[in-house]
Amino acid sequence: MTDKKLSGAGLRGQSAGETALCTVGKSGSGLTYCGYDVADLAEKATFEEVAYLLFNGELPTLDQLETYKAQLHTLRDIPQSLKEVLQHIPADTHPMDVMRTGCSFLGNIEPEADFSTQHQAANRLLAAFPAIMCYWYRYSHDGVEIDCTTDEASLAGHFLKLLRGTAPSEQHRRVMDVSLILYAEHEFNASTFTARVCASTLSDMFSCVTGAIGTLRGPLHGGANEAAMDMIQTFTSPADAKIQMAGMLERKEKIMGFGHAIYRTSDPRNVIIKKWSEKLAQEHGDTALYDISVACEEFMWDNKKLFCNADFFHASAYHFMGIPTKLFTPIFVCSRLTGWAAHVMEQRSNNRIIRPSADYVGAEPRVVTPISER
Ligand SMILES: CC(=O)SCCNC(=O)CCNC(=O)[C@H](O)C(C)(C)COP(=O)(O)OP(=O)(O)OC[C@H]1O[C@@H](n2cnc3c(N)ncnc32)[C@H](O)[C@@H]1OP(=O)(O)O
Ligand SMILES: O=C([O-])CC(=O)C(=O)O
Repeated sequence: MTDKKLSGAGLRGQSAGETALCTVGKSGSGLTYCGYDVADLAEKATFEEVAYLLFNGELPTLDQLETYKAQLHTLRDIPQSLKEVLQHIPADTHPMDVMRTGCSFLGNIEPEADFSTQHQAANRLLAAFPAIMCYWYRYSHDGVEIDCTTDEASLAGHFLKLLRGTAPSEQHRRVMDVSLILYAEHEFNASTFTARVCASTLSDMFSCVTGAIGTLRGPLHGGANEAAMDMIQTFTSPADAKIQMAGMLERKEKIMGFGHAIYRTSDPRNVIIKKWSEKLAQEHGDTALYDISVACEEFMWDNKKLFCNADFFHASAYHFMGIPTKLFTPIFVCSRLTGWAAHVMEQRSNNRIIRPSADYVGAEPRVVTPISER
């Protein structure tokens, strides 16, 4: 891996503010939410507990969790006017653009009245995002107008049932829940920083989240899980994967799902989703794609000392669950909404407009030549 200066481009290595929500790579490779290790949360908690933690600073008691889940349950359906907007979005639209529009339109019809209702706005988006994604997907791809309510207890199960129309298996519910936990929060990543910059102007929650969705869309950020899937599907075997990847590195192409701006040796989310991907491959009865993914991981470490980030094994895990590739990054949105909204609330609690300076490298002062003389 090329040595890069940590300062300079991309604000790398510079602190851009304080947060009590998350640490990334603090002990070399760790990830914590409000002091809890993400591996601990992924093993012992549910996504709703993590959402509650990020929005309130503490894990809920059983009573608090039941009340919170019941509240989210009432917020899952989407208004008819939003359904009509979604019906107008063509099937070949990128689903991240659908999420962006869905979020923005919800902000038109249910605006955040003032900051005292910020929890309500965040919970509304959290509960409604699966319906926005699945209503559009099923309508535009299958011509079906789905019922946006389900009897699924968790948002993970709710999403899978909306997508498929049938109840998911316990294993699929659990993997989706773990995935939502892993993607929930990640300090000052690009999309969260976008949300905070927007919040710092005292803008509304829906604008902050809409901007964050646009930032997550790019392949260097959340879009990498889809790009990784597209790549591994072109490999015919582990040996072929290594040959193709050598060619990509030779051509100086970026390999999606590898590397990280902060972690240096590993992404702690990878080992967790990789384990689930392996289990799903066995359940699926076809481990070829998993074996190819492992070969990619070995090749990149051996040749570039680059490791899988959270996105790489999410690709095969989601694929084994039958999730269409184009919905991978929108699922990330359903999860990261919790981190974005928590950061918006944190920014508002101690706000100063975010406005850094730039080092000017342009032309020296000069006078305007009249257009007739240029
Ligand atoms: C959930 C998430 O958002 S995780 C990130 C998802 N994104 C991806 O997987 C996209 C692929 N990865 C990348 O593009 C990068 O690793 C990023 C964007 C994640 C981080 O970028 P940076 O902080 O600039 O990476 P870093 O400073 O470690 O890069 C060092 C060198 O390794 C190279 N490198 C880093 N990642 C990769 C990669 N995936 N494939 C090939 N080369 C890479 C860089 O090109 C750089 O070399 P250069 O000086 O010749 O440009
Ligand atoms: O932190 C980053 O730069 C990207 C990332 O892994 C995330 O947002 O989950």
